[in-house]
Amino acid sequence: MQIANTDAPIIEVQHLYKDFPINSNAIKSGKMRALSDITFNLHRGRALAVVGESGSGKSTIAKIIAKMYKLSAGRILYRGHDLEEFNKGTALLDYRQSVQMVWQDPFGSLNPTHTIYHHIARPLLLHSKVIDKKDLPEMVYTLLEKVGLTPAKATAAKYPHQLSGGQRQRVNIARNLAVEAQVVLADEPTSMLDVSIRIGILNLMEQMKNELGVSMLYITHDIATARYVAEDLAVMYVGHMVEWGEVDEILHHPQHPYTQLLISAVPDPEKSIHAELEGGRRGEIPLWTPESCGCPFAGRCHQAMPRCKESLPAITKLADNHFVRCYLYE
Ligand SMILES: Nc1ncnc2c1ncn2[C@@H]1O[C@H](COP(=O)(O)OP(=O)(O)OP(=O)(O)O)[C@@H](O)[C@H]1O
Repeated sequence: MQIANTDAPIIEVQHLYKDFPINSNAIKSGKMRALSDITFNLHRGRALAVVGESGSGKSTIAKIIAKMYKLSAGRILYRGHDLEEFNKGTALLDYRQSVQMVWQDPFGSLNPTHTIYHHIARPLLLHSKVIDKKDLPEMVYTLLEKVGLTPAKATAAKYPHQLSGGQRQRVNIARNLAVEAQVVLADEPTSMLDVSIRIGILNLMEQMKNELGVSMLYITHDIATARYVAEDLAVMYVGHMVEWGEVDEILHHPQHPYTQLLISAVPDPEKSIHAELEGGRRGEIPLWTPESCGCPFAGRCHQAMPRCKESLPAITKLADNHFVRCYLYE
């Protein structure tokens, strides 16, 4: 993805593919293709929102960047170096420190047997952020204050179950701050939180990005929240980027029929889209395989033409920072 930014990208994702094995006699290769030709850059102090329905491949992108999954084809660069260079020893430790994830379930990533103090102190020690150990308590309390967990000393003494969901997500963000993360991969960070506290977490992420220059991948199925956090937006459908570019441009002038459907379904994109599916007005979400061809949205698209089912449309540049893959614009 081309982003109007002069800084060199921190992360470059180039023509990324990911296949998963499946047990099916009906499918020649026995593989499903979770990601097809994904390309984008992440820049310092800038966020890219990746939006799409469940199963569109959003989390798989984050997990590959976080080195939890191996890619099937393509390349990812971190500060100009191939991810393969960060496979062991201090290189891997440094990469894991710099590239952090924030998960959907804020409880899942906290250890119920340890205090909040432990959760913040541990990464500080592990990544040698503490020169003199007597400074450790103050460093922990400062981080807790930074993420709005006050009074810090009392919060530090608590266990994860004694905090609310929003507070637990703040602890996770404090851990990212502790290790001075350069890249944060936030996978639906607010979807398990009450609506009333979501905005606080989004604001905190915005602050990390603006004040510390963190580069962010913000994964969500809710296109409406993209503009709270992100400058750039990629709309995914069945493992493909169908439209991408500057967030406001896409939200105001959505061009791909799938993006238009997502925006029309706000405030509850998943529910409304599935209601349309159940109403039988649109085809099923396809299982994509390496043998599949055409536009993945063709079966659900009101404007589909015969060629949409035959080959994938090329990328069309609509504006400086607005791209689409759709025959309507070729
Ligand atoms: N470890 C795995 N093994 C096999 N298939 C997988 C694995 N992880 C993901 N998939 C498949 O890859 C596709 C993309 O999944 P992914 O979790 O990336 O989608 P998503 O857009 O993040 O969905 P959600 O919003 O539900 O998290 C899905 O069809 C999923 O079933």
